[in-house]
Amino acid sequence: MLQTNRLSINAIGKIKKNWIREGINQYKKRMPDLIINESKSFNIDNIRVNNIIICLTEEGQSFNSIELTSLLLNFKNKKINFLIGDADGIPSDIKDKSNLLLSLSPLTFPHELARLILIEQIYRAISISNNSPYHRA
Ligand SMILES: C[S@@+](CC[C@H](N)C(=O)[O-])C[C@H]1O[C@@H](n2cnc3c(N)ncnc32)[C@H](O)[C@@H]1O
Repeated sequence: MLQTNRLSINAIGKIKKNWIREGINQYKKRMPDLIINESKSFNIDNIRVNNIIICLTEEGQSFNSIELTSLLLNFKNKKINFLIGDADGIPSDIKDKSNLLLSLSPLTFPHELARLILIEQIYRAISISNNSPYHRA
């Protein structure tokens, strides 16, 4: 089973649009243990030890939601950190050190919208791993 306390979203920049913040809060309420870190830059060394780093970029690999759930489950008991960049994207040295580059679509989204889509997909992955009806609705 995929546990939310093993997952974190690490983002550069704050959410300024209220409608996006409301959407994110809806999913955060359903996953209170999910950690969301906002900072001005990434310090990968703080989160890398024994942890999985997944960098969100439109140039990454794409998966359907069931494939993404299996991939996350395959990381077993490790902590999984999703990284979302700002307008300049994620620095290439961090992408080089990551375990996976993940694309949500070949389209480019603003970072705030990427965060909302990611948190929904995390909730979907948790629901798929719990066999709860959310994914089938
Ligand atoms: C406006 S985008 C930056 C685009 C920039 N050209 C780049 O090279 O990443 C801001 C952030 O949102 C995330 N993002 C935007 N679209 C995405 C997508 N289709 N798949 C995955 N992440 C995406 C990425 O983390 C990106 O760093």
